[in-house]
Amino acid sequence: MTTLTKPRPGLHEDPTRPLALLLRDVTKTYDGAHKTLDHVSLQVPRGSFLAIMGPSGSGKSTLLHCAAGLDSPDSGEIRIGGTDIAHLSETQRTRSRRSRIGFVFQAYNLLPSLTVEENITLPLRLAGTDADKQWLRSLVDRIGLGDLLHRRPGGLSGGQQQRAAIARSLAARPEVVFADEPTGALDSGTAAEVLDLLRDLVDELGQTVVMVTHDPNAAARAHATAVVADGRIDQYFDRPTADELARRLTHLRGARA
Ligand SMILES: Nc1ncnc2c1ncn2[C@@H]1O[C@H](COP(=O)(O)OP(=O)(O)OP(=O)(O)O)[C@@H](O)[C@H]1O
Repeated sequence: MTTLTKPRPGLHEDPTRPLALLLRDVTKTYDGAHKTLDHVSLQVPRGSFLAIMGPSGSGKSTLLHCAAGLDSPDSGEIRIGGTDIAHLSETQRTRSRRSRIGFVFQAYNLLPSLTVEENITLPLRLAGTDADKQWLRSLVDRIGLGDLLHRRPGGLSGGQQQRAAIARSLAARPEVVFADEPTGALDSGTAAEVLDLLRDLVDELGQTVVMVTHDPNAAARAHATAVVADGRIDQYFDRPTADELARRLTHLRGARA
């Protein structure tokens, strides 16, 4: 079991716990006045599962997009496995994203014309890297997709599609998987299965997962939760219960009303 260290002033790095993701003083402004991200610092050790929660409009998606190199911050440092991606050119960032980052979306984002197998290996083809067949085989077996490889996404349940999307996110053995509301379109039973799978991939494979969610029950499956409010880290919870998180969010929503 991994333990997350809380962000400390100065973000002192523990050399025995390599960081998969580090954000230091990240600021992002869209309209030139209001800071969507206001000096956000965060550290995510390799092999840990961090949830990000917060009221609507608090900056969660912007944080995820900057951390994943989909968007660039105005200032600050963002390191994925030691490489600062905040100051790369657009082309370099795209290349880095393809090899170092996996994505899981609420709407699965599988290509309907491709089979499950073709969807899973698409990131490798885009990155121009050879498939590690042994890794892919073990991944497909672990995620339980063996019987579905030649099917197309349209014929699969939501849970099956999300499992295929999770396999796709891991195909290139990324440093970090970013999941944006991965259970938002699923019923509660299927959502619990998908969250169990993500948690198992962290605990068994040492994968690092950062997940944005509105659901305190989903966040409680992570090792820790960063609550964002008004573009800042409001509070950091180590192994919170769903009730603790729900109470904090209710408080924040009340404070904004
Ligand atoms: N591309 C953009 N252009 C202009 N403003 C933006 C852009 N993206 C986000 N914002 C603004 O930044 C703020 C934070 O948005 P963001 O989507 O990050 O919040 P969120 O916490 O993910 O919200 P939600 O939970 O509703 O998805 C909002 O005020 C939003 O309008």
